Order: sequence, then structure tokens, then C-alpha cells
Amino acid sequence: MAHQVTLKHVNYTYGEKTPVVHQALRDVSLTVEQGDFVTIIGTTGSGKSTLIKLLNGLQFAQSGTVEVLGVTLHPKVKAAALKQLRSQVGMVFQSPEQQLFADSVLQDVQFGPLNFGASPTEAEQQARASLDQVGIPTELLDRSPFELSGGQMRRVAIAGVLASQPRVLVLDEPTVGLDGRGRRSILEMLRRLNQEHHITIIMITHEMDIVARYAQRVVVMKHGRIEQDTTPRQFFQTTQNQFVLPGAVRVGRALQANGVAFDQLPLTRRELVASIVHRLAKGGTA
Ligand SMILES: Nc1ncnc2c1ncn2[C@@H]1O[C@H](COP(=O)(O)OP(=O)(O)OP(=O)(O)O)[C@@H](O)[C@H]1O
Repeated sequence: MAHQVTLKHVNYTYGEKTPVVHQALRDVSLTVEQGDFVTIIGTTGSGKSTLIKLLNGLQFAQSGTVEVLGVTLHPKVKAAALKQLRSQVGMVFQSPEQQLFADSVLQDVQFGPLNFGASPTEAEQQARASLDQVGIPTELLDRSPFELSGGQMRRVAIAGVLASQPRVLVLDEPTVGLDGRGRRSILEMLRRLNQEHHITIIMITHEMDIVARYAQRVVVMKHGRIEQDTTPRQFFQTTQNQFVLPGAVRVGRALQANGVAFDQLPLTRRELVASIVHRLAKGGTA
């Protein structure tokens, strides 16, 4: 099966031929398959946002190739092909609720499908379905989006992207600024979209517990390059002090350092407890 996303030897430079020239991506190659849940991590300025903007043609690489859902993205790509691609690759930027604008929640979410050519009836159906997917109850649909809680607003904004029925969802730190409950509900929703609807998720995050708990893959960026592309377990097993590790990983690694051999490094509290219980049940000392 063809990859959904293929980047080959991509370079991207801001301000070419100006005094403030800055190369943000260096020889980046990456593939993403349908149904992947990929997190992109890396220090500030490492090129994460630049990378995701290439995925639906918000920016074009100066060299190398970018192919997404069979469309090769370069400055001369046809406007119609780009529009079609943008309905299939939904982008959710940081604090997307700041882009809400309509008089009602339903109208706001219908905007995307209408813009991409759906009839008013289809647009309403798709909007209702995606609001349901993100857990917004029907009694809120006629409300102004500005009367909702922060977490609800963010979910409405994500519904606005989902209403165009994308196959790939690209998100830049979707939980920033939310409290614990709002954060968890967004992440569980993304997991459901990924597992039940096979929507590919590509997410920038700075939160290591999101990588540990939700991702199948982690792409680590440094100075515009992909430094690692691996599984969270492999990443957390080997990474050095650069990132703040989740509690369960810290405890797991400390136990390993003290001679406790796990079949696999625990990534979450639940996995940590299960592996300790397993060892105790076998009669060993935890
Ligand atoms: N419009 C721009 N013009 C010039 N330089 C830019 C522009 N946008 C980003 N850069 C530079 O390119 C580099 C990569 O930026 P990018 O936003 O991709 O990093 P990032 O990893 O997403 O960072 P953060 O985690 O802080 O969002 C940075 O050094 C940044 O200063």
C-alpha cells in the first residue's frame, strides 16, 4: 500500500536571499502510513511547525519532494488539487478556538464542508456527525461558540476540521492551556478517531506522557533534522536527560538501573504496576 505521506530529502529555508536567512528543515525524509499515530517532539525552533505546514501545502519545500495522499506538493500544484487535499488533511493549529467566528456552533462547524463544496444538507449532516464524534451534546448546537467552556470550544474547533471528513489530522499541541479533564477528553477523542475511524494522527507535542500513552511512533527533531523516528518504548528506553520523562518511565528506568529486568520498559502507571505485580506473583522481589 502506498504511504499517505512521503517526504524525501526535504529542505526548507525561511528568508532565502535575505540577511535573515534561516534553514528550518535539513534533509528531512519521513513516511506516514494510514492509521499511524505519530507524535513529533523536539526543542523549540527545531522545525516541527515548519514540517507540518508542508503537509497540506501551506508552505512548499525548496528542495526534496513532498507527496501527500498521492498529490505532489510544489508551488505549481493546481489550486483544485490543493483544495481537495486540504479537505483530506485537516490542520488544527494551537488554540484553534481562536478561529471560531459564526453565530452558532452548528454554523461554525458547517463552514468547512460548505467551503469544500458540500450541499447545505450534506454540510449540516457532516457537522452534526463530527460534533457528535467530539462529544458536543445537541443542546449546544444553537449556542454561540463563545458561550462554551475552553475545552468545549476547542472540541468545536476540531469538529470544524473533522466535518470535512479528513483522512489525516495534523495537530499542533492540541491540549495546550486545557485543564486535566479537558486535556484528557481531547486525547481520548483523538485516540477514538484513530482506532475506530482509522484517521491518521500527526501531532506536535511537548508533553512526554502523551507520547508514552497515545503514540505508536515518535519523531524527534533537532536543529531541523529528524534525529530519531522510533517507537515510544524504544525512545524512552534510550533517551538521555533532554526531555522530562513521564513518572512511570522514570521509576521503570530507576528500577532497571538497580538490576530489575522488565520484559519491556513500562510507559504508564498501569504498565508499571502490572509488571511489578507480575514479578511478585512469580515469587521474585519487585
Ligand atoms: N516565518 C518565519 N520567518 C523566519 N524564520 C522562521 C519563520 N518561522 C519559523 N522560523 C524559524 O525556523 C525555525 C523553526 O521554526 P518552527 O516554528 O518550525 O520550530 P518549532 O519546532 O515548531 O518550534 P516551537 O516548538 O517553538 O513551536 C526557528 O528557528 C524559527 O525561528
